[in-house]
Amino acid sequence: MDDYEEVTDEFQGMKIWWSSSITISQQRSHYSNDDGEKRSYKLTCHRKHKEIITKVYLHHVLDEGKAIVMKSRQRKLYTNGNMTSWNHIIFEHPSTFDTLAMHPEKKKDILNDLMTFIKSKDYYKKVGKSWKRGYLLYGPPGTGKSSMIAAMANLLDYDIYDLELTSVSNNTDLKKLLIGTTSKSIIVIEDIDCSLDLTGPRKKKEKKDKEKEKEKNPDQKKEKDKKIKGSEVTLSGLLNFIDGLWSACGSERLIVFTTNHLEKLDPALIRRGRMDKHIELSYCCFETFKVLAKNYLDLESHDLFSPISRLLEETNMSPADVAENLMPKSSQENAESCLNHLIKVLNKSKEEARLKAMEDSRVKASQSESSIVESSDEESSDGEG
Ligand SMILES: Nc1ncnc2c1ncn2[C@@H]1O[C@H](COP(=O)(O)OP(=O)(O)OP(=O)(O)O)[C@@H](O)[C@H]1O
Repeated sequence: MDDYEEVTDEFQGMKIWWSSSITISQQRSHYSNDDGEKRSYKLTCHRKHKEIITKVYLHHVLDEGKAIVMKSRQRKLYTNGNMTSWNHIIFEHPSTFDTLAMHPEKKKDILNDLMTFIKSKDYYKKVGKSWKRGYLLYGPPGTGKSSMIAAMANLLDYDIYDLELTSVSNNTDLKKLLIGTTSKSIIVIEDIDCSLDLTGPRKKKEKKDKEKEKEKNPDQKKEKDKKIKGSEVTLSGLLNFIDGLWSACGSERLIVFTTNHLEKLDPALIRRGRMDKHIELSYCCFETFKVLAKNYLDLESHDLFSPISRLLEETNMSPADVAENLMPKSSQENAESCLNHLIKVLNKSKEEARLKAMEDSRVKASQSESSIVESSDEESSDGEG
């Protein structure tokens, strides 16, 4: 409201009159920048509405005010720069649920889940749960996990805390960082399988498998170990944060883990209650393609959609790759040439997959042949003895 302005409001059928005024104090402080101006707002209503106005309407006005401030503020993307503090930049990512390519039913389900969450403050209080929700996003690279996190933040007007666990020395520093986060935010731990040494009971059981993996893939394993080595954050430290500390400080927050390898995660970490909703983002299907074609080429239908639909069923291509191939690369390209280009790339990828499958089965056959030879050699040498 401007100074000396009068405004009429309506609430549940009641009329309310607001007026603003300024008084200037004669006794100004020499020690502050206070210019002595005091703004006040006067509310007038019918006497019979006094109770509902003071008990309900004023809370409503304060909540609306906070929501307007949240909407108009600039949102922030925080990263854990040094051990225990956050650096931030302005968060400006264009991804929204409209631009996100995925099956419409799945998208609707996620949107409903998020909208239900933000309206459920009283419900969470009633059932004695802290107002937070965990999401696990999993799927191959380039399927839209990061894009979905940005779309969530844009939808809810939340800040993002991008927590790089490998830069956190230990559980105490993790706690400090988490206490420094604010409400109305999303805490993101990307590639959780590469960020944490999963010291759960499963580890022992899987030790053998891991040793085998090490033998098969020594370079990859060494690189992952080197990254994790600098950090002493443990699985139990992280679980404590999700269950204990996390529950006790702040509210209205989402925590999102992403992974390309769901099978590598300890079940304790992703059980419901911790990660409430598991969302799979997968290779591009026809429904996903239609959203990308609309976004990138402004096309809702085309004769070439039908061969593309067939090819997408026969190949595994990520939405990131499909999007890249749909994008015009010069001013001479039009929608049809982009679709033709995508068809060419899909055919190529299908052929490569066919050749790889043939090579794999050839290797497998020769391996099983040599193991048969080995065992028959052993049998014959046993016989000799
Ligand atoms: N489902 C999608 N909808 C819209 N755009 C997508 C989608 N998936 C990928 N893209 C495009 O591909 C780019 C890379 O996608 P994104 O980073 O979201 O994938 P990701 O699953 O997080 O990958 P990674 O596992 O490698 O981190 C995005 O900037 C976006 O342009």
